[in-house]
Amino acid sequence: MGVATGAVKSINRSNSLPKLDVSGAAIQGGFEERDPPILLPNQSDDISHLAIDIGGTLTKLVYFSRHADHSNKDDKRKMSMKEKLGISNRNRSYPILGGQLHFVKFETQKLNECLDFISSKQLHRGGIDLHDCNSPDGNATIKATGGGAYKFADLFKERFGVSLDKEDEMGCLVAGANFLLKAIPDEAFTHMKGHKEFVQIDHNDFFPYLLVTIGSGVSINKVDGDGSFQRVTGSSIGGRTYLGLAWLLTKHKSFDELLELSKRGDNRNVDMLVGDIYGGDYSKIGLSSSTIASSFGKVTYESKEPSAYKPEDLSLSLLRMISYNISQISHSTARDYGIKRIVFGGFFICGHAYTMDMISDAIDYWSKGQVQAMFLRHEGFLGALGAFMSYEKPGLDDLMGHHLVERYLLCAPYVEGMIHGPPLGHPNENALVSEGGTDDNAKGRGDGFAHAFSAQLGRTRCILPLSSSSSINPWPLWRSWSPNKSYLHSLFGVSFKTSFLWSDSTVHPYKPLVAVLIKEKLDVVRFKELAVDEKPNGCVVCLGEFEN
Ligand SMILES: Nc1ncnc2c1ncn2[C@@H]1O[C@H](COP(=O)(O)OP(=O)(O)O)[C@@H](O)[C@H]1O
Ligand SMILES: CC(C)(COP(=O)(O)O)[C@@H](O)C(=O)NCCC(=O)O
Repeated sequence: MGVATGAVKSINRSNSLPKLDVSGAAIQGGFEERDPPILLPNQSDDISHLAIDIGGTLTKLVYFSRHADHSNKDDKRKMSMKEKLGISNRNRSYPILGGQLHFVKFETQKLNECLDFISSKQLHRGGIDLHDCNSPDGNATIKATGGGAYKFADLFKERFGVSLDKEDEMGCLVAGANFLLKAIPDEAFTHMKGHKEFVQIDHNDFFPYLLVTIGSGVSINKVDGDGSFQRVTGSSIGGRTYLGLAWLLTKHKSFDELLELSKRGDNRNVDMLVGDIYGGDYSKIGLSSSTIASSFGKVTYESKEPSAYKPEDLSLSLLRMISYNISQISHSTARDYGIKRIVFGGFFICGHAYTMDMISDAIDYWSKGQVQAMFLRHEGFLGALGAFMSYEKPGLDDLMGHHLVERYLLCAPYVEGMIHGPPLGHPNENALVSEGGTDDNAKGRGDGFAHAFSAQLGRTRCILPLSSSSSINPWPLWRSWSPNKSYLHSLFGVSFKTSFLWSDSTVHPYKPLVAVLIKEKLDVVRFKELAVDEKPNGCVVCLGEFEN
């Protein structure tokens, strides 16, 4: 294909995958709100994703919807910039920026309610505020995980004519947790003795961690990185154990009711304490008199009828027994692997302060303060979120850097995968590229990219500070950018051998394409050779290739 002339005013992206943009993502609503939506302020593509995690107890949905609030000053600025650029999104004359991730749960036993909800919002068709996003070949799919993705696949086919595209449950749990930890501020927190504190995640020092998911049962994964994890153990004593035994003991079935009951309970009426056995502390081995020596141990010790035990006390005793058991397994596993952080997920936690305090206390006690228990505000949606992220095959780091690339791609009108016309002259690229990023690194990468391109577009000298020792790795950012040869030609005015292109990753799997491009075309100045007053602020691109 040749480089066509003439401005093309809109982008028909029917052949390109809509992308998720998590830059600037933030939780909406107060700190105590349950299952709050996550705002994606910079989402410009129409994504129609619905993902579902059908677990042993609960079915969790994550879906995206547009929001129409453009009162925000920033949004207005971005919109007018895109309008100026003549960029459109699908059939719209300009992209509506922003949207929300929504989180909803249903009882798996009442799956029909979930199906009705999907139907009422047309989520299987892309949502009521979106176009019909079913694939033209009729093979519409919804990403799904959890055991029910297998068990109930036919139900979805019958009701909606869609197939469930099954994603591995453990992979989804880990992907969901990594997404929340890396991309969502005020998501992770500690909870000790009634005190909740949000944790600032250090992206360079977070792995490995242990992910303990307390759903119907318990799964324990050792997480070493994105997509790098191992399910190390599990336990059949989990959330559904609490529901089952609590029902047998108290005749209450509802989880919320059971938690309410436990708030009024006193487990000392049911549990046998160290003090009941020793008459006081057993200090030699560090056990205080109030430590539970044996859960439910008092029941047959006293000559009372079962009916004499109050549901409140039984519910609390059970909650403590299960929480401590899981904490202990988690601690032992963390110790075995030398891990210092345990992230607890699953709906058994359910934002319940007392449960979190028990778990934190137990981890602190067993680890002698060496291991930290952490919780997540979307703790029950890890699997569904992971399935949602799996629409984006390149992975989380790409998503976090993606918007930087995407906005550049927007500069070149793109029709059916072909490039029409030269790159736009100066579409305020610094403002576009540098404005976002969910971390400092992303901003730095964006700045670097902006400098490289402005240098190219303006035919001026390119300033690329180089540091092979920098921890910033541009690879994920560039990897998600896979232009074809024509596009490269239109941008750089030079021809490239196929071997330089992304698809041929065997040639040089870790060499950033942009490094090749820049080396081919531009003057590169070493950062250390610049005079102090010449050094750009915050512009950091680590292209180790140039050091050689
Ligand atoms: N509304 C609820 N109904 C039933 N169980 C709940 C509810 N809220 C929290 N739970 C607890 O959460 C557990 C299910 O957690 P979840 O992470 O959804 O697991 P699963 O994927 O196995 O369904 C239940 O077994 C129960 O202990
Ligand atoms: C089988 C499961 C992965 C299903 O996940 P869930 O629906 O409980 O979230 C989980 O219940 C589990 O890991 N159970 C413990 C099995 C074991 O390792 O003993």
